[in-house]
Amino acid sequence: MSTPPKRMCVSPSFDNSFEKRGKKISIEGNIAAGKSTFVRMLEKVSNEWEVTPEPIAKWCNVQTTENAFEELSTSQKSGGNLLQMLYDKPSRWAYTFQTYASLSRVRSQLQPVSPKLRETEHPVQFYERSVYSDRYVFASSLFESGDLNETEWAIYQDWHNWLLNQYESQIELDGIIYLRAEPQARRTLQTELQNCQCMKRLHLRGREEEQGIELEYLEKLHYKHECWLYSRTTRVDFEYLKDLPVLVLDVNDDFKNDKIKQECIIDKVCFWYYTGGTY
Ligand SMILES: Nc1ncnc2c1ncn2[C@@H]1O[C@H](COP(=O)(O)OP(=O)(O)OP(=O)(O)O)[C@@H](O)[C@H]1O
Ligand SMILES: Nc1nc(=O)c2ncn([C@H]3C[C@H](O)[C@@H](CO)O3)c2[nH]1
Repeated sequence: MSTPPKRMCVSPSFDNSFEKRGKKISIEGNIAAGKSTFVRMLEKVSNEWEVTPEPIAKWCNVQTTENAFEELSTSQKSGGNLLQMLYDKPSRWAYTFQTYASLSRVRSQLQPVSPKLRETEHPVQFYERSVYSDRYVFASSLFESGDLNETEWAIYQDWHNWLLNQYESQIELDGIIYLRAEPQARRTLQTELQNCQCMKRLHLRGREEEQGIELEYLEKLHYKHECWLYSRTTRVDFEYLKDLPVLVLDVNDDFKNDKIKQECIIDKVCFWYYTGGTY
């Protein structure tokens, strides 16, 4: 396993509170790009690194009970499966889904870090996606496809601005890792299919709610990610996001069962992180 270099980008501080020492990094990428697979690798690198998964179980089983933080198993029950409702009828459910997705992401980002992480010297909390992909990738794409109308988009943005401004200091990120993958398997000059990309991985994983997703949707989401995190041409409403360090990792190659490729990716993350996100 890669050994992180000794040089630290964490600035020395007399205030040793977690809030001063802790870093927050979001992992972004298209559907089935490999975020969950990647974060499982990250967790093994250091006991100072922990991952908060995407709250998808909550979207698949919306509860009205009192304990909002209780971890739920993924349920296929109709009625409470908002992800299924979104994919079945986006024009009806896009607004509801986007507000609930943002709310659940803010909630999970406000959860206190684990006692184990709190004790470490240079703790890093990684998040699977963020309130920003919610808006600049998904909601924006649903607006452009007409599934959010002008009024819904305006209300969503107003609400999103307000919500994030309330919790800005607690949820602000220190960096983003963008897992960049082609939506569809490309062909090489020899017309052989290259390794798995999003569409193929999506079917490989076989999440029931996603089986109707079309390539066009993945292409739109890919374009949104590219504008936001690669060319950085998306107009963002939060000043600090404009200069936020972004590490772009090409994850088209199959690294799932390849230890050398995994180490190479982790080395890039360590180098980027320990040199202060300037890579
Ligand atoms: N680099 C890779 N090479 C080959 N297969 C991969 C790779 N990364 C992920 N996979 C496979 O692709 C499928 C989707 O991966 P994963 O669940 O990690 O995607 P995800 O980005 O977390 O998806 P989502 O956006 O839905 O949360 C899984 O079956 C996983 O095993
Ligand atoms: N519309 C929409 N908005 C979001 O903010 C969002 N975040 C994730 N997802 C979808 C993608 C995967 O199917 C599944 C798991 O990532 O959930 C989203 N869909």
